[in-house]
Amino acid sequence: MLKITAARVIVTCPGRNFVTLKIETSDGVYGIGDATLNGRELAVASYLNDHVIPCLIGRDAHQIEDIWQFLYKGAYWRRGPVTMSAIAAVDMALWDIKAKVANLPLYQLLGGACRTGVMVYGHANGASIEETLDNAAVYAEQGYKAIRLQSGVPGLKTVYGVSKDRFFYEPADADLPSESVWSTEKYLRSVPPLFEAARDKLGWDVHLLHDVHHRLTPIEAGRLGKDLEPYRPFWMEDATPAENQANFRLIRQHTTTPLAVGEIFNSIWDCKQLIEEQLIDYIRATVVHAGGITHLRRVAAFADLYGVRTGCHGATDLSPVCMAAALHFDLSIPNFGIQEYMRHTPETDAVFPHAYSFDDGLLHPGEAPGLGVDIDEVLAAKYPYSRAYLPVARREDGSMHDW
Ligand SMILES: O=C(O)[C@@H](O)[C@@H](O)[C@H](O)[C@H](O)CO
Ligand SMILES: [Mg+2]
Repeated sequence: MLKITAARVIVTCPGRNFVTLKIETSDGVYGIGDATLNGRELAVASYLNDHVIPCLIGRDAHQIEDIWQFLYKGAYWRRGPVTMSAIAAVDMALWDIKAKVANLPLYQLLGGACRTGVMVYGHANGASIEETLDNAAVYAEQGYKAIRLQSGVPGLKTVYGVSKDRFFYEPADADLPSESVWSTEKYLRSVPPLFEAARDKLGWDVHLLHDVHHRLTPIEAGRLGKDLEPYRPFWMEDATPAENQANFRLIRQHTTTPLAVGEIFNSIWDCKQLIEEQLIDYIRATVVHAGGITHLRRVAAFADLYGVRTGCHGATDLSPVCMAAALHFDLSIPNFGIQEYMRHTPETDAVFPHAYSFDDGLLHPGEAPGLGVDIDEVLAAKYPYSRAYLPVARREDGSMHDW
């Protein structure tokens, strides 16, 4: 038995907030897990500190599945982003420990590598089509095989996903939610010309992606998908809110543009119908928000039965710990599709030294035992938590919009 002797939550803000769980064991091996829930970080820290850690002490760190089931079923209150992010952090830390004890990089315990590397997509954005495509060209030069395109919308002051910085992009932008104005009509007019210009400038050998950020109704999404078909996008992401999974039937009826959804999902139940009815092509659930490696493997195995591939969320609010876990997962599953990769700032990378590396459009988790990522606690302590919220969107008449 490898006894869990201690566990603690580390909150740090090297440019943005991250919550990390560290679990220690009787023979000195420790593991870490990401528990960051953007804009709601301290809720997960409290769930871990007040309700999960007391139940972990004394348990066998090797019993990953049993501990997962205990935390999921034992709480009585199931699912939800706070609970599932907390369980995910425990799960990641325990896999880290198991792989360190085995002296193997985690992907070896998950069945070994199915591919040489993990294809990632980067974010190109800009205020205008021209600026967006100039930035996209830089990604293409760096070897990226896939690029997400988001551009400013004529007539709208700001658009979510279009950053002020060229390469670093921060979703949580203020200590109280900032508000932006949204117009579906203006947006829908702006995307097809972006993709038309992109194919002219970048050619057809690079995958192009787009994130709608849940802002359309199903029929509007069907129309956008259809308008984009001539430019062969790799996917249209989060086309409409997905609480009602049947919404995607309507989109499917109208377009062959591949559909991706799921960055806010936290369990297999959020995507069961979407997958079973083959209403989507890519599932974007992540290690940190969907119950860890143990649960995400279950989602992926289920998706594989229906020809649905993975496309894990990988924005900057998912820490390098989650990114490392995602890469071991991506490398080892048969139905991997693509991995989102927004680079972290040098401050973040210094707090989380890691073995993963980028080469010619592919990321690789590296060969270090475990997840291959650590936390420098001394450095982390220099960056205290700083409250930050995601923005909200209102329509031109002032009413709240989905985002
Ligand atoms: O696809 C994406 O990366 C976005 O949707 C994210 O920026 C997302 O909004 C943030 O990660 C939310 O925390
Ligand atoms: Mg997204």
